[in-house]
Amino acid sequence: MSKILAINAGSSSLKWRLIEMPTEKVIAKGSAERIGQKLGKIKVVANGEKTERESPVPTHHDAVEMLLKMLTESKIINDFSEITGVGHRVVAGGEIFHQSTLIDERVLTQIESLAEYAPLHNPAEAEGIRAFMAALPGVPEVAVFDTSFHQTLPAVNYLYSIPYDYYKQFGARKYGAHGTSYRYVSQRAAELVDQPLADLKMIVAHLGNGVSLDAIKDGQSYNTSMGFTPLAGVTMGTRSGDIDASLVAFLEEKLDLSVEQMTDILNTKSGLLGLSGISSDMRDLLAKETTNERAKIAMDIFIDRIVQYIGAYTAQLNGLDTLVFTAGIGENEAPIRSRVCRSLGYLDVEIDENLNKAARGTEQLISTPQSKVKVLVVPTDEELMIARDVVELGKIK
Ligand SMILES: Nc1ncnc2c1ncn2[C@@H]1O[C@H](COP(=O)(O)OP(=O)(O)O)[C@@H](O)[C@H]1O
Ligand SMILES: CC(=O)OP(=O)(O)O
Ligand SMILES: [Mg+2]
Repeated sequence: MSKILAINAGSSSLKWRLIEMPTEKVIAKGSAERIGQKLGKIKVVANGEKTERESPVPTHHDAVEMLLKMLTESKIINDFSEITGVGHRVVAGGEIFHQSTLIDERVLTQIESLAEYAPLHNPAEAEGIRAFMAALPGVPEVAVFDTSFHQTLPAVNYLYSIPYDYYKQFGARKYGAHGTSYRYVSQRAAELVDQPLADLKMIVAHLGNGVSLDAIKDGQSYNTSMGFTPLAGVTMGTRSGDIDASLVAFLEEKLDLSVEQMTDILNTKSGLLGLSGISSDMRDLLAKETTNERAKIAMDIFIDRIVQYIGAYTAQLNGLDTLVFTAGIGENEAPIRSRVCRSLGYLDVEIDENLNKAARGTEQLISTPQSKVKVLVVPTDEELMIARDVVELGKIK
């Protein structure tokens, strides 16, 4: 038996799980949520006990420090030597990494060099890796890339309509993200509807702080809404999603901003936060939707962009069999799922509101028997996929 620690650094959270392998039994798990927001939350489930406390978590660095301290202090482990392998989610692998890889100093430097490919993620993830390498010297550490699952995108979907040389020279193309989540969720959804994944035309909506959609054809990623970086696609917690590229230069000039400043605004001050002026967190907006006009418009736009992508991907797939909701919002917020599905009547999508309300962080078919499309909630499990890759690459028994 071995103990694998899986670390999943998202843009607003750091989730972790200590998993016994090969049994895949969860020994302990936890998260730091709302990183960078005024009120953070720390959750831990260990030794049969669940604890939750509010505490600001200013940065991912702080979250990693807290985790390292807590693992031994709360007796989840007696000593770091008990951990046999550590896996880290890394969002961008660019043109360098096409699959999960064992980490050494060279790999870590390459992950750091991909900062521009995922500015909210790769730098924080690299920092986390460095902290764990220092705390657990000699333990195999594995990087699991979000972009790996999207290696199957056809050129028609990964190329931008810009001079072809820029792709050849600089790797300027779509890479997508959330691939580890899509890998798990698509397989699990196929099991739940009891059909081979390869036979299903499937769209997965990963609705977290980062939001993206994936069109899955022949069991593989066919198109995905994030782009060169996770800034593209639909409206997110703090990211704009798709906008006219000319607006970037226009606003830079009007506001006398550098390219870096403008990129930062699009990544960290836009999306639900920028539109509402209230919060990037869907829980806060749902609480204010009926009383605050800007919370309402932010949510209307959020829903609308998702509906647009589902329409576009249904066209590309030439039909739709299965629609799956996952991640923080997709797993927990019935009103959002309901609003998305109500806009899909033209596809004969019909959900059972009672089933929809019952699905809160649980696996659930939420469509009616009459619905032409099966609609499911499948909680994502990036950590399990990470742990499996650590065992395989670390040659851990
Ligand atoms: N019960 C819940 N737990 C966590 N997040 C939730 C919950 N309900 C709604 N959400 C929303 O999910 C989003 C965070 O999603 P998550 O997938 O954890 O983010 P990240 O992109 O950091 O991985 C936030 O907008 C939050 O409001
Ligand atoms: C790529 C991305 O946005 O990930 P997350 O949703 O975990 O922040
Ligand atoms: Mg996430």
